[in-house]
Amino acid sequence: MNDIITTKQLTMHFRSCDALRGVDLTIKPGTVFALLGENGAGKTTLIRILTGFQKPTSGSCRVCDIDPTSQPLEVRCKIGYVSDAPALYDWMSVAEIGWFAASIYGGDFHSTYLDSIRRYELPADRKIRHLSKGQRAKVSLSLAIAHDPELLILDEPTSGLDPMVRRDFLESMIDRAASGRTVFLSSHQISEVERVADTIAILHEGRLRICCPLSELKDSVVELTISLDDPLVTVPTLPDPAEVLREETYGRQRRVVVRNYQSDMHTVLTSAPGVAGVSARDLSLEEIFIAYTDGSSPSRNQEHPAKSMV
Ligand SMILES: Nc1ncnc2c1ncn2[C@@H]1O[C@H](COP(=O)(O)OP(=O)(O)OP(=O)(O)O)[C@@H](O)[C@H]1O
Repeated sequence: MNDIITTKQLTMHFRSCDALRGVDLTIKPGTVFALLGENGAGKTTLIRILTGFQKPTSGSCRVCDIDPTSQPLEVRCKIGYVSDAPALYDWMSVAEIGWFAASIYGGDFHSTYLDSIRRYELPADRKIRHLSKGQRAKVSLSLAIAHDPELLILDEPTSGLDPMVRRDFLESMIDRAASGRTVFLSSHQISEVERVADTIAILHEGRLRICCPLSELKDSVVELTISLDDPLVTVPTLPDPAEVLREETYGRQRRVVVRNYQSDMHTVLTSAPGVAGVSARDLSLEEIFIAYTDGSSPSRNQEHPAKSMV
């Protein structure tokens, strides 16, 4: 089956900043994909390009086999999309906005929408402008999923939802993926994402730092605690394919977050002069995210004398 989203060297240059810098991304159908990134990382910009609301400065992309740059309306008919600030017609009621959208999509849209607003216990005759933030979020979600899109793109989908609704909603995303549809989530709620996503991408300052299955990411990153006889001891450089993501020194302890750490490297480290011991621990997704996005990330495969890391 074709990838549901592909981007090639996607770049977005605004006057004051580079929001995206050569993003290459592929997303397989039938997955819950989560895009993580700090404030200003470029997540919304990427979503706006994928949904045809923004033209990239350079590079290309395809969404559901359509180029959103040249066919924005076709893409938007095919996908479901909830932005981080959904724009709804305030003067319509919850029921009216459903009829309105159903007139565009047809099919089972209206009955599915009604089921959804009933499930969310939304007041059908209340005007959108009189709804709470969470109720508006539920209307947006109901509209986005009512035509059963093969791709659902959600920018901060659970903001404004109470914990019970968040949990049910996220679990329903797993069901969607199990039925072959794709869910693209952009979120700051890393612990929530960790429960539902099968693929994770981390965007940092407009660059895609990593994109891989969550289980692979968690299995491949560890934090080493290296105990040194002296803080000035030089720790051997880890060879390829190791990638040092972050390191900190606390007196005679060096903490190094590393991807693709292997057993032969462990032997080299533990037998290095001045190294008293090395222990490794697994990290949560949140800790991995911090390692990838923290400004102190060292460049790959450098010699790391302690004095340079304090
Ligand atoms: N229309 C615009 N004109 C100029 N700069 C913009 C524009 N849109 C976004 N930017 C800048 O591009 C960068 C990326 O913004 P974007 O909204 O994509 O980040 P984000 O990852 O979604 O952040 P957040 O998590 O805070 O929503 C930011 O520095 C932002 O100021």
